[in-house]
Formats: sequence, structure tokens, C-alpha cells
Amino acid sequence: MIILLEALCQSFEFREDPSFWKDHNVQVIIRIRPLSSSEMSLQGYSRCVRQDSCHTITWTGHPESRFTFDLVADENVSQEMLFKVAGVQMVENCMGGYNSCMFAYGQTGSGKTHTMLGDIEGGTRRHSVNCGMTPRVFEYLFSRIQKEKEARREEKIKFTCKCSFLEIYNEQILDLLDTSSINLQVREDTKKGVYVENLTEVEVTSARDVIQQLVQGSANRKVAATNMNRASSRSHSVFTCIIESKWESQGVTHHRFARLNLVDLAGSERQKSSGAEGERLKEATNINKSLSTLGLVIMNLVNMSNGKSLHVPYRDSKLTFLLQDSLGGNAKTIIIANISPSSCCSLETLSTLKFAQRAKFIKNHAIVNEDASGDVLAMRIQIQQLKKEVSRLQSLVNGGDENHENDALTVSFPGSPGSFKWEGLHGSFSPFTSDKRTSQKKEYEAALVGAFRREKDKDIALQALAAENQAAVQLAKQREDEIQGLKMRLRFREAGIKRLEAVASGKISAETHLLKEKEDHLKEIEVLRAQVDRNQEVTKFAMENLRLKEDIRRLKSFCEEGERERMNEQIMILQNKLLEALDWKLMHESDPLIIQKRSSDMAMDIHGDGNLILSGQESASPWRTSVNEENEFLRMQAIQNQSEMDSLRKKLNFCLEEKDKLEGHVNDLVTELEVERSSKAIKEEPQKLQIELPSITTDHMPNIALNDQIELKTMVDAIATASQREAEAHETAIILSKENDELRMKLKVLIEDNNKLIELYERAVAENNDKNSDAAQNSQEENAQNHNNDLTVFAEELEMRTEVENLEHQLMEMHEENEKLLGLYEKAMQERDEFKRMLSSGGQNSTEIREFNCPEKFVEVDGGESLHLEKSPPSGEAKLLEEMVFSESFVQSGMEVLQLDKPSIYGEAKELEESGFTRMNVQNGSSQQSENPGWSGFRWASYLCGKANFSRLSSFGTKCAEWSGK
Ligand SMILES: Nc1ncnc2c1ncn2[C@@H]1O[C@H](COP(=O)(O)OP(=O)(O)OP(=O)(O)O)[C@@H](O)[C@H]1O
Repeated sequence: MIILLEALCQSFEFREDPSFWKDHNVQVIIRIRPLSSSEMSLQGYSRCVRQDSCHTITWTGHPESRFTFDLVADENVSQEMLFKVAGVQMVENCMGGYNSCMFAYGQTGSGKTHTMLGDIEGGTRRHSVNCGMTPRVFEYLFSRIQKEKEARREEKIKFTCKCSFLEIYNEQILDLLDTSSINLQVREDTKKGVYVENLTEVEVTSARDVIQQLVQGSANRKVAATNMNRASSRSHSVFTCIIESKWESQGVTHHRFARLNLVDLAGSERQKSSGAEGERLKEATNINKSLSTLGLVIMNLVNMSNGKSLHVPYRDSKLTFLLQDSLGGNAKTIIIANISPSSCCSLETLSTLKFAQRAKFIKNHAIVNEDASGDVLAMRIQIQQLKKEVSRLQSLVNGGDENHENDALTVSFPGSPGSFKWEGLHGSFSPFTSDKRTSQKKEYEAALVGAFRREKDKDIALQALAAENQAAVQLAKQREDEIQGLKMRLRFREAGIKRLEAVASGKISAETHLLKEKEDHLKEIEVLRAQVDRNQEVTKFAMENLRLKEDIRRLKSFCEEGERERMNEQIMILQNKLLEALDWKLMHESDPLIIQKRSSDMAMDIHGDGNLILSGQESASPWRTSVNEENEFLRMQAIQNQSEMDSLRKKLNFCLEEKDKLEGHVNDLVTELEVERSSKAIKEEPQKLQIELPSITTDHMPNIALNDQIELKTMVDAIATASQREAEAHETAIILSKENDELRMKLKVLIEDNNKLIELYERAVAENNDKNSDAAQNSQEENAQNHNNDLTVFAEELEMRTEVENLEHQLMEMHEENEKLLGLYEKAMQERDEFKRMLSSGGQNSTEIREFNCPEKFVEVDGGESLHLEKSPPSGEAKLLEEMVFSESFVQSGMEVLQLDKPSIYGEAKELEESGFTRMNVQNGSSQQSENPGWSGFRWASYLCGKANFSRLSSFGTKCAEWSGK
């Protein structure tokens, strides 16, 4: 970690290029402050920037962005070092007559005040290493002034420094040196430029004076504690010093001045992070507003330098209005963009870097602010002398003769450090000493440099003017084209009007007019199109417009049509895939640590299962191959088994369905059979009654026989159908049973296969264990994989085994069901046979029934399952029976009974016959164990009815069923 930090905090050479200010008027420096303790507690040492050189810095967020600046100062750059690089040259510029400005920009807490003021309580830098830029600048300025005064004593050079200190708080200008004056106004004047009306200006003569003002003003500044900074400046502060110098030379008075602005901006802040509320929130809003105007001004300045003439909204905020000279005007400006390197300020840092990058493109036009005034005559002489000097120098350059007459000339350059005399080449006529001559030569050179520099500046200004001119010419041409177009359209209109007049006076027809009109319109369109095409700006804007519209549409659809969600989902999917790929890679890369961990995890898992105990050791490669093969074989077997099981499951389902159908079928058959039986019994009853009661039935004999024949035929048909259905059911049952057998066989095979698999698997495991004990440690990856495979196969087999068991169980159940069904079926068959037999022995029955006419006995029917009547038959019903069949009521209780165990109709009838009972009684029985008392009751009632009048007593049977609760 420490090494990493050292690498990250690697220091780069931090020194200024002395020639910088010759070509540039705006310098941008990035200053990275050290991580604060709160940042470290939040994000540790995590950083959002990386310094690549003394000019480049990379923001390491997504996407990574690289920025290039004039200088990048890391956290190791001290206050003094920063001053030497940026401050010293700025003071020199001021001494040379250039307006200078230094801004500190950055988010709240990024170190702006530390940079600009630093520790000023202790006085000058001699007292504190943390003393900031401003005190150092003034200390150096006054030392330079002192030196200059000494060097140019002859010229009687004089310096005056006036300071003012203001703050812009909530868009109001406050005088920090006089708290009584508030809401000062910014004014603009052709002579003075931009200035603040009624602002206190204090003359200072030493660094100490300045520091005094600084301390006083800083104490008046609005500072408050926020989440981001314990002492956050809630305003922009501007410390201004106007440095003026005057000197005389050759009767000419020179006046030079420079304005030095030192600006500590309030920090941009996100309301969320700063936790601003109430007054703080209002401050923050104003701060952010003026900073965004500053950003806008800079953006428009950049656009301007790219040839786009746009309005620069200086007046939109007090700050930009006041500092307009420093932004795109007559000044040399340094912007120090302060940033925090911590990841928790990543977005703010990026925003500062972007602001600084934009600011780098500002183009200032700094010129020396100097005036020369004095005796007009003296100046004329000076000009003449200069002219002569220039021509003499030219001839010298050309190798011509020198005119020594004019050798002794006094030369003075406006704006030069002073006037000097030219002594000619040898200086023989000069009254100056040779020492003086050397120093004058130096002055002469310096003056020449100044002259050239000014000339160059003028050239640049000229070039800018030429470019502007060209743009103006282009614009004029464009306008001319437009006017031409308009003229043409006017001509078309005039022609149109004339034609209309002609139409009105009947000279030409309306059709001709319309045709002409159409032609004119087409031409007009052509002209307009040409105009539009010629106007590149319009085309460009149109294109841009289209592009922007497309962007907006895309963004809208992105948000509205859930594109964003979809993309997020896709990203998630991709991320998961990536993770999977990484996992796979990790698994397959021979990282011994990871593999060891994985294999030990695996071993633990297997232990946990309680099925396998495998150590995390590797096995030899041939053995591995064979185990792999076995595993593969097992896997294939498992797949095969799985598919067989699937097909078995399908068959089982089919069987179950068939079984259900069969059950339904059998039930139908049983019902039909019962119905047939009961109807048969009812039919037989009259025959019997005929025998028992000849007097009653003889009259109806021919009718009954005919009816019987018809009913018998119907019954025979019904029985034939029933037999057919039974045969079908039988067949289905046989098929099912065959299928069952097949299934059973397959299951057996499967179980055998399974057992084989388990055997194989156990053998593999045993071998594995054996091999593991000998294996070396470096192939644990393979082992882990095999274990994994084994475990998977084992799990699959376990699952299979459970499934097979389930299947077996199901089969067993099915088997049982089938068995039951078969039983039922057999029973049904038996009953059918009985029924058939009963039918075939119809005549014999009448004889037997006749035997029933024995002494009266009562039988409790529904043997073993006694008929339980919940309601007694209503007396009316009993009466009916009496009237119809018997001479006395047979619906009684408490009589002697005959218990029958599980009687069948046939059996019961037989027993009845054997016992010689002539009558049976449906009794309100005591037994309640009947499974189907209603049914039994009905059966017995039917039996009785069969022996009485069928048509009338059948209703009694139904009633019996009702009474029995069905
Ligand atoms: N380069 C640096 N070296 C050491 N400490 C620094 C540096 N820069 C800033 N600091 C410290 O960070 C803290 C915040 O700095 P400062 O008050 O200068 O921030 P600011 O940008 O002026 O904030 P605001 O905009 O809220 O006024 C101070 O305690 C300061 O001492």
C-alpha cells in the first residue's frame, strides 16, 4: 500500500518556463491538495486522479480522462514553491506594466484560501511556511520596487501602491476594509476602465502594510462551517493593488501602471454534500450562480477565440463584471484550479478539471499600460533623432559607410526603462565613460526587446483585426447575396402584380397568369434554396439542429421506452457473464492458492454430505484419465436412465389413465348388472304370484306372458351388450397387466443398472481415496474438478434412485389397484354368470317359489348389513302392500329374524328356500353396519316385489332406498 501511495504521489519537476508569458497571457495551474483526515476516514487512500507528468493529470473515473495544463502541482508542492513558479513572474509582469490577475478556483474545501492567503496571522512568510500567495506576492513586490528605485534613481522613479479589499456576498459588493459601506456598485469608465464606486483604497508602502489590510479584511469576510469545510468562505474575495510608477527622461514624463487582482473564489458546492440549509443554502445558491456565470463567460470567450462572435455575459454577475479585464481583456491571468485527490470528491474534481481546461483556451490581449507626456518640442527632436538612428543602423546592417557626424545621438524609446544616448560605434566623441557605455548598451538592448515585443503584439492584434475584417467581408458578401435574392423576389412580385392587372383588364387569361405565377414561384424557390445553400451558417445550424433533435429523441426514447432498464438488464447479464467467465478462468488457471482453497471447500462439502470423505489431494494423471472416462460413462448412463425414466413415467401416466377408464367401465357394468338383475327379479315376481295366488292373476295371464317375453328380450340384449363391454374391459385389463409386467421388467433392469452405477461409483470413490493418499499437491485443481464431477454424478444417482423408488412405489400401488380391479371384475363376472344362470333357470324358480308358501316367518334382510331404515315406511305404503300382495301387513318390527351373512341375492334366495320361509319382511333393523343399506334394502324389496306385482311394488323398492337414507 505504501509503495502504491508513493508511486501515486510521485513528485514531478515543478518549475516555470521563463519564456511562458511572452507567448501566453493565460496560465492554468492545477493544485492537488493532500487528502484530508475526513476523506481518509470515508474512502481511505482511494484517489480519483493520477499525475502523469508536470503538465498532465488523469482523472481515473469512468471513462478515464486525461488533461493537460501549464503546470500540475501535487500535494508536495509547498506554498513557497508555488509562489516562485507563479507569483514571482506575476509580480514581474506588474512591474512591466501589465495588468495581472490570479484566481483560485475549486470546490469547497479544495484549498483556495490556503493557496491565496494561507496562514497570514503570523505576518510574512518569514514567520510561517503556510503563508499563502498574497503576502508573498507583496513582500516580493516591495522588494522589487525597492530595487528598481535604487537602480533608476537618476530617473527619479516613483512608485505608488493602493490596495482595496472587497467581497461579493449574495451578489452584493461589500468593502472589507470599511464594513460600514455595503452594496457598492461596479462602474465602467473609458479612462478608468471597470471600477467599484466608493471602494476604500489604502496606500501601502510595505508588505507589512498589506498584511495588515489583509488580516483586517479577512476578519470581516463571511466564513462559516459546513460539512465540507470548517471555515468555508461564503463569498468571493478580491484583493486589488494598483501599482503606478512615474519617471522622467529627456523631458518626457513616463507613467506606467498595472492592476493586480488576487481573487479567492467561493467554492462550488453540492448542496447534498455541504449540508447547507437556510442562510447557508442561500449563500450556496448565489455562489453557484455566479460561478456558473463565470463558466459561461469562459465558454463564450473560448467560442469567441474559435471565430464565433458571441455575446459574453460579463454583466450577468458582479464577479464577471468586475473582472472582465482579467477574462479575455487586457491582463495576464493565472488560474489556480484546486482539487481534492480523494475518490469521494471525484465528480467535483472532474468538474474543476473541465473548467480549467476550458479556461486554458481564453485569449487575453495584455498590453503595457504606459503613457509618455512632456515637452512637445523635446519629443519632436527625439523622433528625429530616432529616425536618424534607424537609418544609420540600417546602413550599418547593409555594410555602408557610417556618418559619424550623427554618431552622438540621444535615443529614447517610449516605454523603455529609460532614455539613453547613442555614442556611435567607437564612442570617441562621447562624454560617457566606458562603464556607462556598457550599461547603456544593455538598456539599449532591453529597449529594443521591448520595441520588438510591442511590435509583435501589434502584429498579433493586426492579425486578429484582419481575421475580423475577413469575417466582416464574408458577412457583407452574404448580406449582398441576400439583398440580391430579395431584389429578385421583389421583381417576381412586381411581375405577378402586373399579370394580375392584365388578368383583371382581360388582356391575359387566368390560366396563363397561373402558369406564369407557378414558373415564378419555382424560380423564387430556386433563389431561396441557393441562398440557404450558400449560407453555411444556416446549413451548419440545420445540421446541428437535426443532430440535436435526433439526440433528444434518442435520449427520450432511452428514458421513456424502458431502453435504459433494458440496457441495465443487458449490462447485468453481461456482467454476470463476465463474472462467470472470470470464475471459469480462475478455476482453470493454475492459481495454487485458489485451487487449494476450492478443493478444501469441496472436501468439506463432501464431508458435510456424509456420503463421501475425500481429501483435497491430487491424483496421478493416468488414473485421472480413467476416472474421467468412468465419470463420463456414468454421466452418459445417468442421462440414458433419465430418458428411460421419463418414458416410463409417461407410460405410467397412460396406465393410470387407462385404469381410471377401466374403473369407470367396471362401475358402469356393475350398475347395469344390478339394474338388469333387479328388473329381472321384478319380472319374475308376477309369475310366482300367479302360482301363489291363482285367483287374482289368472285373468291377466296372456298379458303378463307377452310382457315378460318383451322384457326378457330387452334384458338379453342388455346382457349381451354388458357381456361385450365386460369382454372389452377384460381385454384392456389384460393389456394393462401386460404393460404392467413390462414396466416391472424395465424397472428391474433400471434398478440393476442403477446398482451397477452405484457399484461403479463406489469403486471409483474407493480408487480415488487410494490414489489420493499417494498423490502430490500440485494437481489439486484436477482433483477438485473430479470431486466435483463425482459429487454431481452421485447427486444425480441419488436423485435417480429416489425417483426409481417413487416409481416402484407407484407401480406397486397401481398393481394393487389393478388387483382390486381384477377382483371387482371377477366378481362382476361371477354375478353376471349367476344372473345368466338365474335367467336360464326361470321355470325352475316358479317351482321353488311355490315352496315358499310355508308357515309365516320373518326374515331380517340385508344380512350382516341389516337394512337400516331411518324412517319407517309410511303407513299408507304398508297399507298399499297389504292390499296388493298380502292379506296382512308385513312391515313389523321385533319379530323373529333370520340373520344372513353377506348375502348375495342368489345365496339369500337359496337360504330362504332352504329355510322354508314363505314371507320376508323389511324390518326397521338394528344393525347399522351396512355399507349400502339403501342398496341392499332396495335389492330385498325388489326381491319381494318380484314375487308380488312388479309394476306396483317397484315403487316400494325405490322408497325403501329413500328411507334407508339414499
Ligand atoms: N495544499 C495544502 N496543504 C495542506 N493543507 C491544505 C492544502 N490545501 C488545503 N488545505 C487544508 O484544507 C482545508 C480547506 O482548505 P481551504 O479553506 O483553503 O478550502 P477552500 O477551497 O478555501 O474552501 P471554501 O471554498 O469552502 O472556502 C484547510 O484546513 C486547509 O488548511
